[in-house]
Amino acid sequence: MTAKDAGALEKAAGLLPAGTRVNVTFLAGEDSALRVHAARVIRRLGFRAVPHVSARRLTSERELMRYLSALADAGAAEEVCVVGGDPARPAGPYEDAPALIRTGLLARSGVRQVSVAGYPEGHPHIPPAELWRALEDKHRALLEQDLGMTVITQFGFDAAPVVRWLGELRARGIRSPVRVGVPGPVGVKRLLRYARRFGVNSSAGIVRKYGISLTNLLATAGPERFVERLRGQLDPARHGDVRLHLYTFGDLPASARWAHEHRSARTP
Ligand SMILES: NC(=O)C1=CN([C@@H]2O[C@H](COP(=O)(O)OP(=O)(O)OC[C@H]3O[C@@H](n4cnc5c(N)ncnc54)[C@H](O)[C@@H]3O)[C@@H](O)[C@H]2O)C=CC1
Ligand SMILES: Nc1nc(=O)c2c([nH]1)NC[C@@H]1CN(c3ccc(C(=O)N[C@@H](CCC(=O)O)C(=O)O)cc3)CN21
Repeated sequence: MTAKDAGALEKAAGLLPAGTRVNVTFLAGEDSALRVHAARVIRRLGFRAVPHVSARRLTSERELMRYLSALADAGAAEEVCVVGGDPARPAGPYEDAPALIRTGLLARSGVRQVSVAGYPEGHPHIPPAELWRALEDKHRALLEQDLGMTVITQFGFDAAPVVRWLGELRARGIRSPVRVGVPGPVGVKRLLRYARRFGVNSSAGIVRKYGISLTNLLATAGPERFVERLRGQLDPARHGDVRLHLYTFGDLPASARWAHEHRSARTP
């Protein structure tokens, strides 16, 4: 969710089990006070807040420390998600997520668990070898600081690359839990707009398989087919702890309803 979605979360809270992790974005044009407020609401409702920190969007160490201490005051600093950030140039001292993690400032502010991004289909501007190196750096640095790591993946429309990527992740010795990012049900037009913006493969054949009809852009598309295929190809012994992360993309109630309706009896 974004910080603006706190009210929507309050209304949808009954659909989600206690302890559900709820991530709060760190995008351009947002207000940190509002992000902290959202984290507070998440905690009050009995969920676990996972506020994001975008390395390149931070203008100073002071900004980071203020944000982390405000989160700690809200009881929401235990778990954060650190991403690089889309700006072409860092706005301040942190070049990328590994650099921010290496400062050690997270652990000192009470953080215990850090989510980082994973890219089963690669990234439009970052070569795969660089993505793997960064992921291994982050894994090593977090381990050294005795912090837990979770990987949240970029969303996509094809389950096959996710399964292959999970195989490679485990082959590289990374056993951290993975939350496979999927969009909650949203309008097809909006979904394709986000895919284009983030460089997510949305070729006609692949989106059709996902359940999108390009002749009906007014329709809504959810991740059920993707999730079914993923489930069918996962081997817990080989792929480890794998769950879902829903990107709400402006319609939190739809994601909450989807989670409520599709939650399997097996996963708490
Ligand atoms: N999956 C997701 O939820 C999200 C993905 N992203 C974007 O994906 C990109 C990579 O993020 P992380 O995996 O956290 O990277 P990272 O910070 O761990 O860095 C991975 C590698 O890519 C380089 N890098 C990072 N940001 C870059 C950028 N904007 N342009 C060019 N090179 C960059 C780094 O120097 C490093 O070598 C960022 O632009 C990030 O904002 C952002 C937010 C969410
Ligand atoms: N490269 C990259 N950069 C990102 O910023 C990014 C990704 N990838 N992958 C997915 C995540 C999730 N992101 C988002 C983006 C927007 C909303 C959102 O709710 N946005 C709007 C409303 C929706 C609309 O009208 O388009 C908002 O209220 O700000 C949520 C998650 C951004 N993310």
